[in-house]
Amino acid sequence: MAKPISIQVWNPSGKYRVVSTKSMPGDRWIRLLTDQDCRVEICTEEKTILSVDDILTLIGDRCDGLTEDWGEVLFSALKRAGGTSFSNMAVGYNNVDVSAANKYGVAVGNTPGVLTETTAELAAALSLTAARRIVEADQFMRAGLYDGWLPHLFVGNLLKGQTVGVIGAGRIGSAYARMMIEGFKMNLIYYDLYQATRLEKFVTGMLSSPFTSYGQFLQVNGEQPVTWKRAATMEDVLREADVISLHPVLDKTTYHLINKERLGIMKKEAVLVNASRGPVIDEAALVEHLKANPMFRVGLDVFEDEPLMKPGLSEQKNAVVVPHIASASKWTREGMATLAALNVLGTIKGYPVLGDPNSMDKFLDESSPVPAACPSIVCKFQICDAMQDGLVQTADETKHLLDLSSILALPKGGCSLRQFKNLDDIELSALGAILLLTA
Ligand SMILES: NC(=O)c1ccc[n+]([C@@H]2O[C@H](COP(=O)([O-])OP(=O)(O)OC[C@H]3O[C@@H](n4cnc5c(N)ncnc54)[C@H](O)[C@@H]3O)[C@@H](O)[C@H]2O)c1
Ligand SMILES: O=C(O)[C@H](O)CO
Repeated sequence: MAKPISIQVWNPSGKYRVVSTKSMPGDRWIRLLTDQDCRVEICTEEKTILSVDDILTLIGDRCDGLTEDWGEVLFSALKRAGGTSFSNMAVGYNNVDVSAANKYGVAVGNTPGVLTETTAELAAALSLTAARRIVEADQFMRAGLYDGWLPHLFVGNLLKGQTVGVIGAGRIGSAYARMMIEGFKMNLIYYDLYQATRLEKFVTGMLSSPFTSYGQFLQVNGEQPVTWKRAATMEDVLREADVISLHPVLDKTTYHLINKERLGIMKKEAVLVNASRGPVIDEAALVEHLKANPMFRVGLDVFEDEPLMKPGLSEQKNAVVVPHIASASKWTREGMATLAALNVLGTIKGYPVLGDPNSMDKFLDESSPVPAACPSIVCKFQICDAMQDGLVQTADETKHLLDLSSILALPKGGCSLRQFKNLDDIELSALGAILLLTA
């Protein structure tokens, strides 16, 4: 007999049953569900990570939608309970086996856009904290060791005029790059599979008014304009940058992206920041690199074996470590909860997906009615399936369009694939049946 799980219930007589495996910030997300005749059950178990058995118990024999780590066992259980909808309370969904969800006809939601600035700000904070040895200095003061100003005390790295490197210049990577350029007049080098056109325009822009870019603003004011470069290889970023921040998705191409060899390419006094996913760095190799290079510094929000750190990391003074808090601002976390709830609600109600992954404002503005839509539903088509359905023409186009694709609930009879090069070209379809690229 499975151990009972403690839960808090809202709107007990609701027609739909939505289960959240964690309490989430704010209460707007609850009201949005209960207002639409949902019974909401919130798990109030003390432990942070629930076991599969815990979640199977939570699902029970009737459930319409949910949030948590997910694979074959849980999606099949959700399906058996009549469930059709799941949402991550996160923009990253590497913890979700989307193919398993597809197999059981369960839509998978995520929460893009609402975390962008919050996460980028934490990455910028880690960059500064590591570069200027803030944690070491704080511990020195608290230990009562300060006995007067010294020329060499906690000397760190100046950022102004140096080069900031971004690997993964998507929403968060581009927001971080802008902060470091605007805030510290750093020059940019970035590496991504796709061109970051909006970011490049921000730095240099077109001459359409007195100055439409930050570079021109500086020049007009007699300062050295900042420069930018799209690196041909990741190694170019590692070689040239003084501060490097990692913002790619975690997939098979980015697993251990930063390994022993690539750490060896970086400057001996570089700062490396990771607020993406822990496994993007070979953490055991990083520990050895930190031991051998005391002037090399890291700022880490995520870890390869979360919630654990690799042996030796916590002893390294040239490492700043925080527990996956990059999205932890009140506005962002309440917004993530709202978007996750609206993904689940929208799928249950059969709403189309009208969210632009770069702008969720319409769902987050409490002063206006919530659109009858899902903010962001992700789905990885099997390319052959899409081609069989006549949705796409060639494998190459498919690869580009489907790698980072989100798809909307397709109305009966499927839809014709509209080919978009970037989010500027997206015209949101009233039918909601478009294939949406996330930049
Ligand atoms: N630490 C946190 O709390 C936190 C918060 C938010 C997001 N994240 C992580 O950050 C990731 C990025 O979020 P986002 O909203 O910016 O996503 P995004 O999709 O806008 O950007 C990801 C970028 O990575 C690039 N990319 C993919 N594979 C690559 C590769 N092999 N080499 C170089 N670039 C590659 C993509 O082209 C894209 O531009 C999320 O997937 C998530 O894992 C972490
Ligand atoms: O992917 C994300 O959104 C974060 O890791 C959650 O804070």
